[in-house]
Amino acid sequence: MRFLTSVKHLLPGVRILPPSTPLPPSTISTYPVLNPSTNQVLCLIDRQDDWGSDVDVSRVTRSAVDKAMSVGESFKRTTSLDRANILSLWASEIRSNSLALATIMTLESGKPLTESLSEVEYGASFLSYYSGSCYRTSGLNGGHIIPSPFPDPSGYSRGTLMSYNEPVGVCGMITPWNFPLAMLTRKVAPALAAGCTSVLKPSEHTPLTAIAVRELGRRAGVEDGIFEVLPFGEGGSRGFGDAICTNDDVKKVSFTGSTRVGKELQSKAAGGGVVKRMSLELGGNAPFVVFEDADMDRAVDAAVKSKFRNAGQTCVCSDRFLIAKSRMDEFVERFKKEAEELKVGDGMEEGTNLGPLITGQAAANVERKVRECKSGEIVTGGKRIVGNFFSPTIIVGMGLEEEVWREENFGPVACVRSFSDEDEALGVIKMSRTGLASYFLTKDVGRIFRFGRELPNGLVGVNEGIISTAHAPFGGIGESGIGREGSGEGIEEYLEKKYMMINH
Ligand SMILES: NC(=O)c1ccc[n+]([C@@H]2O[C@H](COP(=O)([O-])OP(=O)(O)OC[C@H]3O[C@@H](n4cnc5c(N)ncnc54)[C@H](O)[C@@H]3O)[C@@H](O)[C@H]2O)c1
Ligand SMILES: O=CCCC(=O)O
Repeated sequence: MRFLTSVKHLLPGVRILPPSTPLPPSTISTYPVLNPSTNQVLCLIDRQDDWGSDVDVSRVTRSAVDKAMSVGESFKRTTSLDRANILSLWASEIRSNSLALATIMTLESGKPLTESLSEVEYGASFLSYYSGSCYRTSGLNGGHIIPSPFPDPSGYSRGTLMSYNEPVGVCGMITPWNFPLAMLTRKVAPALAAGCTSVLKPSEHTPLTAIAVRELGRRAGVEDGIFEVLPFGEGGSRGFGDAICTNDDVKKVSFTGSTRVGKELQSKAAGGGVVKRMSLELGGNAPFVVFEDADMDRAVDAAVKSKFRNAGQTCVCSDRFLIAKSRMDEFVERFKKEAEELKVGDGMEEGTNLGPLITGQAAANVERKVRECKSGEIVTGGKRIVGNFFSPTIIVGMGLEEEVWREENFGPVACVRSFSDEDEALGVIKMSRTGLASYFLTKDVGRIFRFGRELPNGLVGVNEGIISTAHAPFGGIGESGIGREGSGEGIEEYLEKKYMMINH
């Protein structure tokens, strides 16, 4: 197991080279990142073997937590201005290296370069947003004076009641490969704004993006111990989870990934050291409902965006399409036409809409679910094209018992059924235990409020297929997790409230 463990010379306007390049094992080699159109070297990466299977995960993690702990003592005393400056400089570093970072992401994960570029901006937006939070009362040292209910013979209420915020302490974080930059900044930006130090393990599939972001953070003043990235391989994931969940110095665990692993961490943390705060951003299986009065241009556009973004490998991707009976044929015909126009291919090539799925196993899993779906009709796609590339697929009229309908498919597969009325649609949606994103299209204002409020989801898009932003709370209900990221809610996850009663 080998890793590319450091990104050097990340130059402004620069970018990275295909991971398929053969490199001699057991060496530290320099790995150039090239601009594909000019062949200009954009940055250099060192490839080392020391994050391999023989790494003592528990020792390395312990030592990173120790460092975060000791640095945390002084870091929590920094001013709001200091932390705001770091975050805002870090955002600028990321924005000025957008092409380099986007290229790393595309080469690591396969997503089209245009999507990687959007993710760079999305990721930077969390740093910018939380640099502003440093100054708000919700930030570290912010708080409230509470009107006192205690009577006093003087006629004034007795005492001053105050609540103020303190950082929770050292945080252990784990992020996935599908948004290797934005999922990282969505955690570390509020943590840093709150005065917490953090130790993060990125996905084994996308360590370079995390390392590059860390490197840019250094330039912005994120000193050693404030935020560390430990790029363990697959064999190190469980060990890292154990190490953070059972270490008394880690006061908060923040995880983004599958529901299975999220629950595993929750139970480990419960049985391990001190009681820990937990944020779990887990899987979805988003419903997408088109009512009879929907604007069909909008519906098709939103369906394509919310289904095929990142080749369907997004926790908020629509999976379960419910279409009003009277609009079913029209929707399927137009959605199919759009899906067939999407170009599947190399993410570095211009015009590519969908890259490969992350691994052969992921592609085989999607292929199996489609093959095992015995009811319904595949109206387009349904095949693994080559390697990990899967064709945009639409299946119509499958039974509710099919796995491809019931479970998040994390691939470019849209499952479409019709429905008769709101109650039926809601009943079908509520059959799932997940509750992350949901979408519906209608022009009826009453229905927007009625149906929107009834949906068992943390995120609701009305007449829109892409709704994520640093400014709004992101998170799920039920099997989709606990806690919120982004917005003013996001920083609360990293703050303890202290109440002080001062008797005059
Ligand atoms: N709600 C959200 O914000 C959000 C965002 C992105 C992805 N996701 C979900 O993540 C899933 C896909 O991502 P994935 O395949 O990388 O998920 P995953 O759970 O397999 O992996 C996520 C992270 O956990 C690590 N990991 C794996 N096994 C572990 C273990 N036993 N202990 C500790 N860490 C472990 C991985 O190395 C990776 O860093 C989907 O279900 C998707 O919906 C959710
Ligand atoms: O995959 C989940 C995150 C996607 C998003 O933030 O929009």
